[in-house]
Amino acid sequence: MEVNDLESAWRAGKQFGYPLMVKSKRLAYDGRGNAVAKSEEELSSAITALGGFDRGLYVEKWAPFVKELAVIVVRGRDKSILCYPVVETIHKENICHIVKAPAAVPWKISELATDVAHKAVSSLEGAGIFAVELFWTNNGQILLNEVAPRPHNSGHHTIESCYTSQFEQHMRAVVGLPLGDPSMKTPAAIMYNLLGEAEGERGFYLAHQLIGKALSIPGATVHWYDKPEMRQQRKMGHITIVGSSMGLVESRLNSLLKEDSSDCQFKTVLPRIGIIMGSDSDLPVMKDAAKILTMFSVPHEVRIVSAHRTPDLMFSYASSAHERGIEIIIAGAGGAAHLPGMVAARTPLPVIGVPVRASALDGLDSLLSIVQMPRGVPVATVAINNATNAGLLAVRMLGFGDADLRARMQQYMEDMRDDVLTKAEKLQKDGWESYLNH
Ligand SMILES: Nc1cncn1[C@@H]1O[C@H](COP(=O)(O)O)[C@@H](O)[C@H]1O
Repeated sequence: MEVNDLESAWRAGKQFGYPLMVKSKRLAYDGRGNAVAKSEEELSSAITALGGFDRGLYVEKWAPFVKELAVIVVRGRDKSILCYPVVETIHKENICHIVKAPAAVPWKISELATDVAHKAVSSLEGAGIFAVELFWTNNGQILLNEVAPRPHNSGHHTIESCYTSQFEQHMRAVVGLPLGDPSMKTPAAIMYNLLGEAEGERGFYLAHQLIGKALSIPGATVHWYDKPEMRQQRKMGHITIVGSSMGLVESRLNSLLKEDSSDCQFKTVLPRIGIIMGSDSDLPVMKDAAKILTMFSVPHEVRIVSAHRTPDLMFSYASSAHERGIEIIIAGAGGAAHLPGMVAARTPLPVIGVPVRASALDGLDSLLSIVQMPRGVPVATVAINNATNAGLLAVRMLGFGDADLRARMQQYMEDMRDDVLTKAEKLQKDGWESYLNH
């Protein structure tokens, strides 16, 4: 609501309730030109701090957001519209600090955010890039916050993470070329704004220290804007880190920002496969999955998680595995082997179940407990005690997006064939009795 004097501002406060967001009509960007007022008293001081009513002010109801989201939208001269993946923007003191792509939000929220952004840009005129900023509120709504008709900070990650960057896309749109593919070519990206930490030389020194560290981070690209003057909180550049999962790029950013980070921390290798088992008594079987993954150089972790003895741990492991960058879970258990199924019920990741032969019933109990899953919750079950196959199946699954792993799997199969052929030749040459006796 537009406000012209204190009276109308107070009226707005009564109508919307506090806190309120007070915004200046002009020169409001990067934390400038807006202020939060938590009470009537704060409203007067916020108005004064923004330079009074002469600059043109309006107040907005505070949006109780869970996350701030943004969608880069492009519209061509022919009015065709494409949307980039929804990102999460994290602000510090009203300045964009970090952008995570894609945003970790439920699929329905991401669909809704894209729809709102699409509709917002459809209602406007012009060709080129539009950045649509949104709030995801605690009651599951998506509120439109702002539309910036230009390439935007929330889209800088697209330079490294999307098939067509927002800048190339803008040029394509305004000159009337076909629009490019806005989808991500890397599973995850994080963009960190290099804000001035101090005035003048000291600020340049601090920024360059961080840049120096960033250069040794795998997947990181530094952008320095070469602005002549360094000021506190001024956007001086940004660093984008791309990688195979949000967990990985976040951990790389964290090690970059740590004061005492040394080079080796940057090379953090996150496990891609989680091998879990109901008891340490399963380890002699489950170690075979780990052996295969080590042979294929696939980073993995090995944990004891019991569905019955440590149900809370099982729940938290299964709920968070995908956020930590785990891509596949191999779960082994014996007896009433509920671990693979219960984990599959809680994670969106593929789960491979290994029935472990426990002391009674020869493993048939484990096999049936794992394989007879209800419709809707799949577990890929391998043969009793065959953790080797669980490891190999996991490698094949990863090979879908990894040509190197696929080639190594092909080599493994050829080696296996040669091994059998060598044995067959020996059997044929020596005869079965001699073969058995040596
Ligand atoms: N089903 C189950 C739940 N928690 C452990 N188990 C399984 O029980 C078997 C026997 O475990 P323990 O040797 O610790 O008694 C192991 O195969 C283990 O996976």
